Amino acid sequence: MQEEEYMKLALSMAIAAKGQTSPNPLVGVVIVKDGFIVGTGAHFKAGTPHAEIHAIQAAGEQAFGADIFVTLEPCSHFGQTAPCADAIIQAGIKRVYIASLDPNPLVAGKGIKKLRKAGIEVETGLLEKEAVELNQPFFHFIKNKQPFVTIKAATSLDGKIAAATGDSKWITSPESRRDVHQLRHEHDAILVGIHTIIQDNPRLTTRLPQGGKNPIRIILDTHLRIPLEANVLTDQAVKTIIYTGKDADSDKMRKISNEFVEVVQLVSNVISIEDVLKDLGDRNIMTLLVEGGSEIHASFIEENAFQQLIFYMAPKIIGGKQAIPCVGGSGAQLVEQANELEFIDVNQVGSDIKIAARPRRK
Ligand SMILES: Nc1c(/N=C/[C@H](O)[C@H](O)[C@H](O)COP(=O)(O)O)[nH]c(=O)[nH]c1=O
Repeated sequence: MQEEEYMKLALSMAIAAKGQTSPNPLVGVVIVKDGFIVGTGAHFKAGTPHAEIHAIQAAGEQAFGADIFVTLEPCSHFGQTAPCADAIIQAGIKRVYIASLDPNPLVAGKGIKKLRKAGIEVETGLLEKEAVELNQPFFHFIKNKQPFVTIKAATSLDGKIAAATGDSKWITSPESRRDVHQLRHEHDAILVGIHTIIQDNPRLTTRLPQGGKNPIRIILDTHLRIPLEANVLTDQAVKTIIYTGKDADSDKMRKISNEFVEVVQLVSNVISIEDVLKDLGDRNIMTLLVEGGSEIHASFIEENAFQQLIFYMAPKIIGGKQAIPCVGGSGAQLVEQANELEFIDVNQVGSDIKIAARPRRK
């Protein structure tokens, strides 16, 4: 195997833990001695050992004089675990390949300096683009202290998310809906508007055959119209946070609040997406899946408050002037004012196509 193959293996292990490590990054490690892989590791959960520690433990004596391939610069500060740079030095590693540097300005380059000072050879930039892409959410969160937002929509070919009657079950295929549950597992929180709660009474939980993590449920409900019997209030499957406006009924707030349900009353009567994202960032929520509906999509898009957009498009035409469009609101008055994106990925899921896009980079 060449150096790139070893780093690809490390990247594949990093991505396997997607959704588990928040608010830490995804990291994968491979240790190679005389052409043999003698240790591998990934970071699996915040507060547990880093990827380097797992790999060094697996390598044991073989780590001495070996090469290590790390997808992110080894940490050099005492966090919840001892610094990985020190562990690499103590293990007697000879050479370190690093794919991407730590984005935290306080830390960037410190690990590399420590390693070089100890006489260890350090090469950076191997598959850097892939490694940076993989940790986009983490880098965004470190920089902005707000969650990396992915808007998800399931639409017909003519861009509807429901018929004029409000009916929407189901537009996309079972395979797409399962893919959405994988997305939910990979996100710290999922957000819908009160209209979706009233219309669909969703559970918003992750229901994959193999299990998975339930994202925290975020409901935007300016006038606290949420029905008392709503699933997100009664199933106690995972925490639900409701953001409501300053005029919301305080008796109802008290009535629905409990260990599973928290109501956050904002100072304004129009819920500001910015305020919600700041509060979610303060709660260390690193990734947010916005699952609609149409007006919520419009709010996030109009405020450019999203980093990625995933549309599942079914080969169906719903039609109808009154049918619900994927993005509501008042929309662009001129095409030239449309929100410019760039496609990241397009692939088939079941009978649908899954389109990933992001705001066009300047
Ligand atoms: N109508 C469709 C969707 N509809 C998505 C709506 O948000 C719907 O209320 C929730 O997905 C329901 O959540 P839960 O299953 O109760 O956890 N989403 C999809 O991916 N395809 C569709 O066809």
